[in-house]
Amino acid sequence: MSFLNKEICDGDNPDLTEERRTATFDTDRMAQVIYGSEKFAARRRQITKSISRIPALQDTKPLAFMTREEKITEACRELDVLSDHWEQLIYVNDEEEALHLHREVIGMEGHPFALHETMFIPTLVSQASDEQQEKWLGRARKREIIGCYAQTELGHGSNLRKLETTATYSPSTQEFILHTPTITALKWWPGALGKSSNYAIVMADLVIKNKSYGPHPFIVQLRDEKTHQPLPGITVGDIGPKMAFNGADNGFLGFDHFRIPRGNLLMRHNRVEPDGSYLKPPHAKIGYSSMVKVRSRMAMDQGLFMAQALVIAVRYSAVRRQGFLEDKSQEVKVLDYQTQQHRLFPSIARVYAFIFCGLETIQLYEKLILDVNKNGDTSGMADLHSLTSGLKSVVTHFTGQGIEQARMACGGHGYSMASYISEIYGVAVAGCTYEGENMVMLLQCARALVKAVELVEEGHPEKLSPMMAYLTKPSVTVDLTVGPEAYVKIFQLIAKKQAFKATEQLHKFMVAGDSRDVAWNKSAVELTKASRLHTRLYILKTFIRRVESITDISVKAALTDLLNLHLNYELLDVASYALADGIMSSTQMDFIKNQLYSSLEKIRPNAVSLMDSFQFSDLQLRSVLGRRDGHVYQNLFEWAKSSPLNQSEVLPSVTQYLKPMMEKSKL
Ligand SMILES: CCCCC/C=C\C/C=C\C/C=C\C/C=C\C/C=C\C=C\C(=O)SCCNC(=O)CCNC(=O)[C@H](O)C(C)(C)COP(=O)(O)OP(=O)(O)OC[C@H]1O[C@@H](n2cnc3c(N)ncnc32)[C@H](O)[C@@H]1OP(=O)(O)O
Ligand SMILES: Cc1cc2nc3c(=O)[nH]c(=O)nc-3n(C[C@H](O)[C@H](O)[C@H](O)COP(=O)(O)OP(=O)(O)OC[C@H]3O[C@@H](n4cnc5c(N)ncnc54)[C@H](O)[C@@H]3O)c2cc1C
Repeated sequence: MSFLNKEICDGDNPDLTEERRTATFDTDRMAQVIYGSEKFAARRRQITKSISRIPALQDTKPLAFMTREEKITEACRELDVLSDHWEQLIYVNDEEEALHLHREVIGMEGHPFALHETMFIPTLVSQASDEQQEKWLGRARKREIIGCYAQTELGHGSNLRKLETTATYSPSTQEFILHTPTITALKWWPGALGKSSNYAIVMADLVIKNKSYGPHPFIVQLRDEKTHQPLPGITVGDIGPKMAFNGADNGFLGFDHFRIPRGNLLMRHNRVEPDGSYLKPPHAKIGYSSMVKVRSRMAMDQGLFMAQALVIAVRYSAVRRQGFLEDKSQEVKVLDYQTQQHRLFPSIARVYAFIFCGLETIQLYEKLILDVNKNGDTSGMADLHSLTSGLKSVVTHFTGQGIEQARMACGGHGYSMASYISEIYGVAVAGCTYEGENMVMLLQCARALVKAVELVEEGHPEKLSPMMAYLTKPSVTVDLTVGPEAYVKIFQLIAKKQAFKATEQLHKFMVAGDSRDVAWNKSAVELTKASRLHTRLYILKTFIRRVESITDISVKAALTDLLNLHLNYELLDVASYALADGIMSSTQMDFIKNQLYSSLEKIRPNAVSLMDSFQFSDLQLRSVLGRRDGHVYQNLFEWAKSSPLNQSEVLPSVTQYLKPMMEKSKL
């Protein structure tokens, strides 16, 4: 059966058209699985079509040739055009549609509303009282004001309990006095803080009558709403260029005894009364919920970053010809090499795995916020925190690796900014740091794991959450030919062994006299290994669950091939644990390898369509190599010609220096 869409393929590179003809499934149907519903997948296509009809939103100068100022200005111009068409393009207040619109039109290099949408509004939703929402949420949603999330400081990021910015309550004036006592207390890094935002959620240490209550969120006006000048008592600016994200004005911020009304402490869960008495929240870490929200989105967002790099690399690999196999009359598509497939296909599988996980964790967060806001039920917080802490660390790490492999798979052209892969890499790997440095977050996940192991050791397995239940599974011999469940069993044994070993090591140091903190640090590497295995097991199980639930037979078959590749690749990747503990034999290892190689062959005919199914427009991809039409060489030449260096034949550097130098040499 052919699923070739004639309309789209006419005029495309015939090599790509051939790939699309061999697909065994319908890419629209696959898109429904990727984006979670038929409705959203269709809306995405509709939005893309509407964008393509607005001339002011089409390509201008390539981003690679722009300065930072030009990138920021261009993003703002696009935002302005979008705001004129907002209601005709998307359903107002639909977060997913808004994200898609921004991703496609503005891209990934940052823009003034990125933190407004992803952290400022969500913090108001989860932390502001009804009365406070009445005052600010509507204005924020209408974009009358622009907000960001200012938490990290020059000297403090990971350790929130040591934030230095203070918010000292003054009962006589019923105000909080925000202050930056030292240079290390300057807020540093918040996206869109430097030049764009006029409001911020500021995390500061709440101090009442000389007692510190730890970090709390405050809404703070930073700039005059008419002039956009910083208010007196506020120092604010841009922190300078970064590895990527240079369309964003990450900023610094200092307060000089800056006063805000009592009502600016976000008070949905805690309160400071006029006399200064403090009502504590139902859960000590409820003020951290915006970070949990972003972490819960990261499996999806990172999956989409890696997907963009792989669309580019896979399409290019189907067009690029180098060397020969049997037929010596025509060079072979590089995608036919087993090494190229081994470089790219496991990452395709991870993209799907991460996205399926992301769909689940986004829903888990939504449910948690409903439970907390409607019923004051915070019982799901600990589990979601440990899950998303592990997940953000694992997905960002593998996404970075996958994107870098995609770049190398494009040979020299991958290194050119025409591929756009270097930019995707720079943006994606920021995720290893933001929302919690990966090691720090793996150690948060490990806290939950150690607690669970201790429960088992203390004879209380019934108290384990479902995610930890595998820690009670007995060792068994597993026949891998049975299917995915057998792989899960082996993975469970590996993850369980490592969790127990790491906990045992921790306890051993404590028994020898170390404090828990010191023993923890001496066991930290082993603990992070346990967290990674635990998280990868979760990802694997989500992938299996999702594939099992699919009803479209051809889509399910294609994803089953991908799932098999994932199972074999993951198990092979952690085989050293299994071999060391005698969980797997070398014969089983050979079986896994053979399964892996045969999965590569099965996936080969569907590779391009598996990536086409993400339905990224050329506008969103911003890649000369990855365009849907596959006319790589013509487009590369056009792109190079548009380089500012090629706008004149003789550059000033030549007339000013090289020519005189050469002339001098002739004398
Ligand atoms: C933005 C997403 C992407 C969208 C992209 C879409 C399109 C792309 C287009 C454009 C994008 C453009 C721009 C976006 C770009 C950039 C990134 C955006 C935003 C980035 C924002 C930030 O980075 S904000 C700052 C984030 N900072 C951190 O994450 C700091 C990390 N540190 C911490 O979270 C904490 O300090 C800690 C968790 C490590 C420790 O906290 P502490 O209070 O010290 O607690 P303890 O360690 O003592 O633990 C005590 C117990 O509390 C439990 N716990 C901790 N946290 C939580 C929690 N949140 N919920 C529940 N429970 C928690 C902990 O487990 C302990 O429990 P036990 O005692 O039982 O063990
Ligand atoms: C692109 C980007 C956007 C950002 N946007 C925002 C934003 O909008 N708002 C905002 O508030 N912040 C933002 N940040 C800041 C970001 O959240 C912090 O950089 C991040 O939380 C890490 O903190 P840090 O920089 O203090 O790292 P550090 O904690 O100093 O980490 C340095 C090293 O120390 C290690 N380390 C630290 N603590 C421990 C520990 N307990 N155990 C073991 N090892 C440890 C880390 O693993 C790491 O290797 C952004 C950062 C980036 C890069």
